[in-house]
Amino acid sequence: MTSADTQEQQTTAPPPPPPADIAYSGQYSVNPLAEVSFRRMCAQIPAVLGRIARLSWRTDRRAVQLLLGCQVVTGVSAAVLLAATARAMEPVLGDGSAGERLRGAVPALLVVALAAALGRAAGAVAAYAERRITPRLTTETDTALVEAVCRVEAAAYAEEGFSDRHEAAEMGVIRTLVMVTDAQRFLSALIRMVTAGGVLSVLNPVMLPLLLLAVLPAGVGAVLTARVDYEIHYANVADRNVRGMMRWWATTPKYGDEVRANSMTDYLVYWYRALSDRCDRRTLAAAPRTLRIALLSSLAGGVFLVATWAALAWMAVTGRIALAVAATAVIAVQTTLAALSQVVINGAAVFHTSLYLSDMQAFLDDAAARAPKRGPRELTAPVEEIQLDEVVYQYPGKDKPAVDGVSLTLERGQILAIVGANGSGKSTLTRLLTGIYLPDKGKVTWNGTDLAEVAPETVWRCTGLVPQIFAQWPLRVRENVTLGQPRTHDDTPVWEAIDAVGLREAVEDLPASLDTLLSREVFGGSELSGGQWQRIACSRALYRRPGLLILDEPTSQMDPRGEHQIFEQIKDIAADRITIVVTHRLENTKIADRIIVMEHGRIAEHGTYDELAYGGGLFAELLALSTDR
Ligand SMILES: Nc1ncnc2c1ncn2[C@@H]1O[C@H](COP(=O)(O)OP(=O)(O)OP(=O)(O)O)[C@@H](O)[C@H]1O
Repeated sequence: MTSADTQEQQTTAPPPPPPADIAYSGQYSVNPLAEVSFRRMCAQIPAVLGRIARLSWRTDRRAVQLLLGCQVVTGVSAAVLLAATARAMEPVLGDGSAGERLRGAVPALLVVALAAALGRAAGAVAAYAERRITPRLTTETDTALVEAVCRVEAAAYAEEGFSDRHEAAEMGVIRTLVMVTDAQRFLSALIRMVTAGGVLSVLNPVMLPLLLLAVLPAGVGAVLTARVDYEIHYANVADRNVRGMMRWWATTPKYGDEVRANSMTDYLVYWYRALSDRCDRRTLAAAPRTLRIALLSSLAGGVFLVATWAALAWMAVTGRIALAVAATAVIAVQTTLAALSQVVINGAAVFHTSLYLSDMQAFLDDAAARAPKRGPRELTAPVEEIQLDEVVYQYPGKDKPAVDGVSLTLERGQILAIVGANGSGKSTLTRLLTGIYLPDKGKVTWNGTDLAEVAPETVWRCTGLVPQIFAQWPLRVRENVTLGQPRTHDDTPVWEAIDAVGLREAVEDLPASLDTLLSREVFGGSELSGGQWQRIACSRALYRRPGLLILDEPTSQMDPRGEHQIFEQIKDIAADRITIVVTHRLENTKIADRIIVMEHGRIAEHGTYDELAYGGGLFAELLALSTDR
């Protein structure tokens, strides 16, 4: 094929298929707003204000007191301002020379100026108080969300819609940035509206209902628009969730090589854009609805507003109200109208926020309900014996158990190797052994105690795990080793753990040795190679000196010298603990006292290396394949 052919093929090739439609089904796929009436939506606002007040109160009581004080001052000054304006109008529009009329109005005008200044000052102080509350409130809610996710039973991650609801809850955190401002503006507008409306009612009782009618359609429109916005947000949750994850994988420098050398960029960008377009399409499809809402509400509001001004003009012209009263009424109408509009806009914003806060709260409640509740017993070291008795575990949504009736006894000092094909249940078995998952059937006991009755932290204090895929924490070398078990300020045990995995030279070569930040992305940070990172993960597990040490493919990225050193180390420290090695490199199972071979979630074979290697079974077959090159 010539290069021209290739080029032609490239230009005529059909575009790649768009990303699959991502949606989840089941109880969480229904928009909670779909069944809520308009009245119930409005009725939520006081409850939301109450919730915002409680959250703020917990964050900074003094700032909340200051904020409420400012609201009272705002209201009082608005009322005084209008009343004094009315009083100033009488001499201004009365008889006498211009000088006399002005002199007569001066005391009332001074009160007007003072009230206006006080109102402005209260507004400024309220903004200051709000700025004191918001950052800490956002941090509180954000941290609460992170903590809730870290503390749930790990099994919850595999459940339907968990991650999407987590994504929806993140929006609640984002909304806390504007929530106090919205609530504060809503309250202050409400107070201004009540006081100005009160003054207006005193001047003439017909004006207020007319004004209310003028603004009400805008309120209905704003709430309906918020509802449409939320519907779109809800429909886009799953797409946004995946897009967010893809964005991270595509742009993080850690996977930059893979993206480039596999020419993934075009498709990733296409894919990212396709997902964004799909979100946009949903948003655009709703635009005519929001336009209709805006036009109808403006039309209805406009009709009533014209009626209000016409009524005022008619009453003044026909002498039904005095000219001075009419002049004050104009100001009162303007003030009430402005306040009412603010009430509507900020009320809708509070309502809008409430939708996302409800998602966040629902997720936090759900996460709290999924926090481990396993019983109050505590485990005490050392771990002498771990037993699995006919253990079964099935992931949600799967039709077959990942671990299916496994019985096993492990004793202190033993090394167990677990081998088997991909997906045969090895990692799931280690999750059951460590109590990360509780079995659906059967039981796992440590020193004779059922893990279902034990507080999990006391179990995890005795475990050390090097998982297949481990995190590369953007922390200093020292914390990367001690993470999970910061002991003392003495670096000796840290260096011992680093020596144990043969990493001393590499750490000493780093710009700040143990103090070097391990993150290439951060200014001043350094990066390790894949194998060096894996040594760090091993050193972390060794540093913990755990009663149960689990190594899941611990040396897959290491050079032979590193691998040899790690396995020598495992043998050296094996007497004090139970050690489990999960591996596909069957040669490494020679260090084990016992090997189990997993197949379809069951133990297909078990024995020593020699028994299995020459036993003519599955292990022998896999071993032969691993040397057949
Ligand atoms: N978080 C999960 N949610 C749903 N199913 C899962 C999850 N983790 C594993 N599984 C399924 O459980 C089965 C066993 O997986 P497991 O990870 O235990 O296998 P493994 O033997 O460790 O495989 P490998 O050698 O590839 O690491 C597989 O069918 C897998 O698809």
